[in-house]
Amino acid sequence: MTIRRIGLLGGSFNPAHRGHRHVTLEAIRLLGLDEAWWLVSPGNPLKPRAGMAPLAARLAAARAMARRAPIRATDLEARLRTRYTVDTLRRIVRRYPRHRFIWIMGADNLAQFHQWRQWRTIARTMPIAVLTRPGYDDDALAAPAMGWLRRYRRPARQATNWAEWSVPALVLLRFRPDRTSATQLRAVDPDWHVRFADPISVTTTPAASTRQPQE
Ligand SMILES: Nc1ncnc2c1ncn2[C@@H]1O[C@H](COP(=O)(O)OP(=O)(O)OP(=O)(O)O)[C@@H](O)[C@H]1O
Ligand SMILES: O=C(O)c1ccc[n+]([C@@H]2O[C@H](COP(=O)([O-])O)[C@@H](O)[C@H]2O)c1
Repeated sequence: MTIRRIGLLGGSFNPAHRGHRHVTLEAIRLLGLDEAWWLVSPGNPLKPRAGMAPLAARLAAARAMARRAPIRATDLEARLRTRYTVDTLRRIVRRYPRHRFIWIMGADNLAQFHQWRQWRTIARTMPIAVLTRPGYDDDALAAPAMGWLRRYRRPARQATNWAEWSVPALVLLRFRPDRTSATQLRAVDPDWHVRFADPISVTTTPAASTRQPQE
Protein backbone atom coordinates (compact mmCIF):
# COMPACT_ATOMS: atom_id res chain seq x y z
CA MET A 1 0.00 0.00 0.00
CA THR A 2 1.49 3.35 -1.02
CA ILE A 3 1.06 6.03 1.58
CA ARG A 4 0.70 9.52 0.11
CA ARG A 5 2.16 12.41 2.07
CA ILE A 6 -0.07 15.44 1.75
CA GLY A 7 0.22 18.97 3.08
CA LEU A 8 -3.02 20.87 3.69
CA LEU A 9 -2.99 24.66 3.34
CA GLY A 10 -6.35 26.17 4.22
CA GLY A 11 -7.10 29.69 3.20
CA SER A 12 -9.46 32.32 1.93
CA PHE A 13 -7.40 32.66 -1.28
CA ASN A 14 -9.09 36.00 -1.91
CA PRO A 15 -7.27 35.84 -4.32
CA ALA A 16 -4.59 33.13 -4.54
CA HIS A 17 -1.21 34.71 -5.24
CA ARG A 18 2.38 33.85 -6.06
CA GLY A 19 3.20 33.94 -2.32
CA HIS A 20 0.87 30.97 -1.79
CA ARG A 21 2.55 29.11 -4.61
CA HIS A 22 6.06 29.92 -3.43
CA VAL A 23 5.50 28.94 0.23
CA THR A 24 3.65 25.77 -0.79
CA LEU A 25 6.48 24.67 -3.08
CA GLU A 26 8.95 25.33 -0.25
CA ALA A 27 6.79 23.28 2.15
CA ILE A 28 6.64 20.43 -0.39
CA ARG A 29 10.43 20.48 -0.65
CA LEU A 30 11.22 20.79 3.06
CA LEU A 31 8.59 18.28 4.22
CA GLY A 32 9.11 15.82 1.35
CA LEU A 33 5.44 15.93 0.34
CA ASP A 34 3.89 14.12 -2.61
CA GLU A 35 1.37 16.90 -2.96
CA ALA A 36 -0.21 19.89 -1.27
CA TRP A 37 -3.93 20.57 -1.26
CA TRP A 38 -5.20 24.09 -1.00
CA LEU A 39 -8.47 24.04 0.90
CA VAL A 40 -10.24 27.09 -0.47
CA SER A 41 -12.48 28.09 2.42
CA PRO A 42 -16.21 28.76 1.98
CA GLY A 43 -15.63 31.41 4.68
CA ASN A 44 -13.03 31.83 7.40
CA PRO A 45 -15.04 31.85 10.67
CA LEU A 46 -12.92 34.76 11.96
CA LYS A 47 -13.08 36.94 8.83
CA PRO A 48 -15.93 39.24 7.77
CA ARG A 49 -17.99 38.14 4.76
CA ALA A 50 -17.80 41.63 3.30
CA GLY A 51 -15.16 41.82 0.59
CA MET A 52 -14.95 38.03 0.23
CA ALA A 53 -15.21 37.08 -3.46
CA PRO A 54 -17.50 34.16 -4.40
CA LEU A 55 -16.05 30.72 -3.73
CA ALA A 56 -16.24 29.76 -7.44
CA ALA A 57 -14.03 32.71 -8.43
CA ARG A 58 -11.55 32.09 -5.59
CA LEU A 59 -11.35 28.41 -6.52
CA ALA A 60 -10.84 29.17 -10.23
CA ALA A 61 -8.09 31.69 -9.48
CA ALA A 62 -6.43 29.23 -7.08
CA ARG A 63 -6.49 26.49 -9.73
CA ALA A 64 -4.87 28.85 -12.22
CA MET A 65 -2.18 29.77 -9.65
CA ALA A 66 -1.51 26.09 -8.85
CA ARG A 67 -1.06 25.11 -12.49
CA ARG A 68 1.84 22.81 -13.37
CA ALA A 69 2.75 22.29 -9.71
CA PRO A 70 2.00 19.36 -7.39
CA ILE A 71 -0.69 21.50 -5.79
CA ARG A 72 -4.44 20.83 -5.95
CA ALA A 73 -6.79 23.66 -5.24
CA THR A 74 -10.00 22.14 -3.88
CA ASP A 75 -13.40 23.11 -2.51
CA LEU A 76 -13.33 20.11 -0.13
CA GLU A 77 -14.65 22.18 2.78
CA ALA A 78 -17.72 23.22 0.80
CA ARG A 79 -18.25 19.59 -0.24
CA LEU A 80 -17.82 18.29 3.30
CA ARG A 81 -19.98 21.16 4.58
CA THR A 82 -17.41 22.06 7.21
CA ARG A 83 -16.22 25.53 8.14
CA TYR A 84 -14.12 24.98 11.21
CA THR A 85 -10.71 23.46 10.62
CA VAL A 86 -11.12 20.96 13.47
CA ASP A 87 -14.16 19.46 11.69
CA THR A 88 -12.53 19.57 8.26
CA LEU A 89 -9.40 17.75 9.39
CA ARG A 90 -11.34 15.07 11.24
CA ARG A 91 -13.40 14.37 8.11
CA ILE A 92 -10.41 14.39 5.76
CA VAL A 93 -8.40 11.96 7.89
CA ARG A 94 -11.37 9.57 7.93
CA ARG A 95 -12.04 9.95 4.22
CA TYR A 96 -8.46 9.35 3.04
CA PRO A 97 -7.10 6.47 5.17
CA ARG A 98 -4.19 5.82 2.80
CA HIS A 99 -2.84 9.34 3.12
CA ARG A 100 -0.80 11.03 5.84
CA PHE A 101 -1.55 14.70 6.39
CA ILE A 102 0.22 17.71 7.82
CA TRP A 103 -1.50 21.04 8.43
CA ILE A 104 0.39 24.00 6.97
CA MET A 105 -0.13 27.64 7.87
CA GLY A 106 1.68 30.94 7.64
CA ALA A 107 3.21 32.55 10.73
CA ASP A 108 0.35 35.11 10.78
CA ASN A 109 -2.12 32.30 11.40
CA LEU A 110 -0.13 30.87 14.29
CA ALA A 111 -0.38 34.26 16.00
CA GLN A 112 -4.20 33.85 16.02
CA PHE A 113 -4.34 30.09 16.40
CA HIS A 114 -5.51 30.22 20.04
CA GLN A 115 -8.78 31.80 18.75
CA TRP A 116 -9.60 28.85 16.50
CA ARG A 117 -12.22 26.38 17.59
CA GLN A 118 -10.63 23.46 19.52
CA TRP A 119 -7.15 24.39 18.40
CA ARG A 120 -5.52 21.85 20.69
CA THR A 121 -7.62 19.11 19.08
CA ILE A 122 -6.38 20.29 15.67
CA ALA A 123 -2.82 19.86 16.95
CA ARG A 124 -3.68 16.37 18.17
CA THR A 125 -5.14 15.42 14.77
CA MET A 126 -2.02 15.91 12.64
CA PRO A 127 1.40 17.59 12.77
CA ILE A 128 1.57 21.31 12.02
CA ALA A 129 4.14 23.15 9.90
CA VAL A 130 4.36 26.93 10.22
CA LEU A 131 5.77 28.88 7.28
CA THR A 132 7.92 31.94 7.66
CA ARG A 133 6.18 35.18 6.69
CA PRO A 134 7.78 38.64 6.71
CA GLY A 135 6.57 40.72 9.64
CA TYR A 136 4.97 37.82 11.53
CA ASP A 137 7.73 35.46 12.62
CA ASP A 138 8.39 37.16 15.96
CA ASP A 139 4.65 37.38 16.71
CA ALA A 140 4.29 33.69 15.90
CA LEU A 141 7.02 32.68 18.35
CA ALA A 142 5.31 34.78 21.02
CA ALA A 143 1.81 33.56 20.07
CA PRO A 144 -0.46 32.55 22.97
CA ALA A 145 -0.83 29.08 21.43
CA MET A 146 2.95 28.66 21.58
CA GLY A 147 2.71 28.60 25.37
CA TRP A 148 1.26 25.10 24.92
CA LEU A 149 2.67 24.10 21.51
CA ARG A 150 6.31 24.95 22.31
CA ARG A 151 6.92 21.66 24.13
CA TYR A 152 5.94 19.75 20.98
CA ARG A 153 8.33 21.62 18.69
CA ARG A 154 10.54 19.53 16.41
CA PRO A 155 13.77 20.67 14.74
CA ALA A 156 13.38 21.81 11.14
CA ARG A 157 16.27 19.55 10.09
CA GLN A 158 14.03 16.56 10.90
CA ALA A 159 11.08 17.96 8.96
CA THR A 160 10.99 15.16 6.38
CA ASN A 161 10.26 12.67 9.22
CA TRP A 162 6.94 14.31 10.07
CA ALA A 163 4.83 11.28 9.09
CA GLU A 164 6.44 9.28 11.93
CA TRP A 165 5.95 11.94 14.61
CA SER A 166 3.51 11.43 17.43
CA VAL A 167 1.08 14.32 17.72
CA PRO A 168 1.01 17.10 18.75
CA ALA A 169 4.07 18.09 16.71
CA LEU A 170 5.07 21.49 15.41
CA VAL A 171 7.82 22.48 13.01
CA LEU A 172 8.73 26.01 11.97
CA LEU A 173 10.00 26.17 8.39
CA ARG A 174 12.40 28.89 7.28
CA PHE A 175 13.19 29.69 3.63
CA ARG A 176 13.43 32.68 1.33
CA PRO A 177 10.27 34.58 2.33
CA ASP A 178 7.67 36.12 0.06
CA ARG A 179 5.98 39.41 0.95
CA THR A 180 2.88 39.02 -1.21
CA SER A 181 -0.48 39.31 0.52
CA ALA A 182 -4.04 39.12 -0.76
CA THR A 183 -4.94 42.29 1.16
CA GLN A 184 -2.33 44.17 -0.85
CA LEU A 185 -3.56 42.69 -4.15
CA ARG A 186 -7.20 43.57 -3.41
CA ALA A 187 -6.13 47.15 -2.67
CA VAL A 188 -4.80 47.58 -6.21
CA ASP A 189 -7.31 45.30 -7.98
CA PRO A 190 -10.55 45.05 -5.97
CA ASP A 191 -12.47 43.59 -8.93
CA TRP A 192 -10.00 40.77 -9.63
CA HIS A 193 -12.78 38.16 -9.24
CA VAL A 194 -14.70 39.50 -12.25
CA ARG A 195 -12.06 37.86 -14.46
CA PHE A 196 -12.91 34.54 -12.80
CA ALA A 197 -16.68 34.98 -12.68
CA ASP A 198 -17.16 32.36 -15.39
CA PRO A 199 -14.86 29.49 -14.41
CA ILE A 200 -15.33 27.84 -17.83
CA SER A 201 -13.47 30.71 -19.45
CA VAL A 202 -10.54 30.29 -17.09
CA THR A 203 -7.49 28.68 -18.64
CA THR A 204 -6.71 25.66 -16.50
CA THR A 205 -5.86 22.17 -17.65
CA PRO A 206 -9.04 20.07 -17.86
CA ALA A 207 -7.60 17.62 -15.32
CA ALA A 208 -6.84 20.34 -12.80
CA SER A 209 -10.23 21.95 -13.18
CA THR A 210 -12.33 18.88 -12.42
CA ARG A 211 -10.26 16.42 -10.41
CA GLN A 212 -11.00 15.81 -6.76
CA PRO A 213 -8.42 14.03 -4.63
CA GLN A 214 -8.76 10.24 -4.93
CA GLU A 215 -9.63 8.28 -1.80
N1 LIG B 1 3.39 35.43 1.59
C1 LIG B 1 3.09 34.45 2.44
N2 LIG B 1 4.04 33.87 3.22
C2 LIG B 1 3.71 32.87 4.08
N3 LIG B 1 2.47 32.37 4.25
C3 LIG B 1 1.49 32.91 3.51
C4 LIG B 1 1.75 33.97 2.57
N4 LIG B 1 0.56 34.30 1.98
C5 LIG B 1 -0.37 33.52 2.53
N5 LIG B 1 0.17 32.68 3.44
C6 LIG B 1 -0.53 31.66 4.22
O1 LIG B 1 -1.42 30.97 3.34
C7 LIG B 1 -2.64 30.65 4.01
C8 LIG B 1 -3.82 31.27 3.26
O2 LIG B 1 -3.60 32.67 3.24
P1 LIG B 1 -4.71 33.72 2.77
O3 LIG B 1 -5.52 33.13 1.67
O4 LIG B 1 -5.40 34.29 3.93
O5 LIG B 1 -3.76 34.83 2.09
P2 LIG B 1 -3.33 36.21 2.70
O6 LIG B 1 -2.39 36.83 1.73
O7 LIG B 1 -2.85 36.03 4.11
O8 LIG B 1 -4.74 36.97 2.69
P3 LIG B 1 -5.25 38.29 3.43
O9 LIG B 1 -4.21 39.36 3.18
O10 LIG B 1 -6.55 38.54 2.79
O11 LIG B 1 -5.37 37.92 4.91
C9 LIG B 1 -2.49 31.19 5.44
O12 LIG B 1 -2.00 30.13 6.26
C10 LIG B 1 -1.43 32.26 5.29
O13 LIG B 1 -0.71 32.47 6.50
O1 LIG C 1 -11.48 26.66 12.70
C1 LIG C 1 -11.35 27.84 13.06
O2 LIG C 1 -11.81 28.28 14.13
C2 LIG C 1 -10.62 28.79 12.15
C3 LIG C 1 -10.47 30.14 12.44
C4 LIG C 1 -9.78 30.95 11.57
C5 LIG C 1 -9.22 30.43 10.41
N1 LIG C 1 -9.38 29.11 10.16
C6 LIG C 1 -8.82 28.53 8.92
O3 LIG C 1 -7.53 29.03 8.69
C7 LIG C 1 -7.22 28.95 7.31
C8 LIG C 1 -6.58 30.25 6.89
O4 LIG C 1 -7.57 31.22 6.74
P1 LIG C 1 -7.25 32.62 6.06
O5 LIG C 1 -8.56 33.31 5.91
O6 LIG C 1 -6.30 33.33 7.00
O7 LIG C 1 -6.62 32.33 4.75
C9 LIG C 1 -8.53 28.60 6.62
O8 LIG C 1 -8.50 27.23 6.31
C10 LIG C 1 -9.58 28.91 7.69
O9 LIG C 1 -10.74 28.12 7.58
C11 LIG C 1 -10.05 28.29 10.99
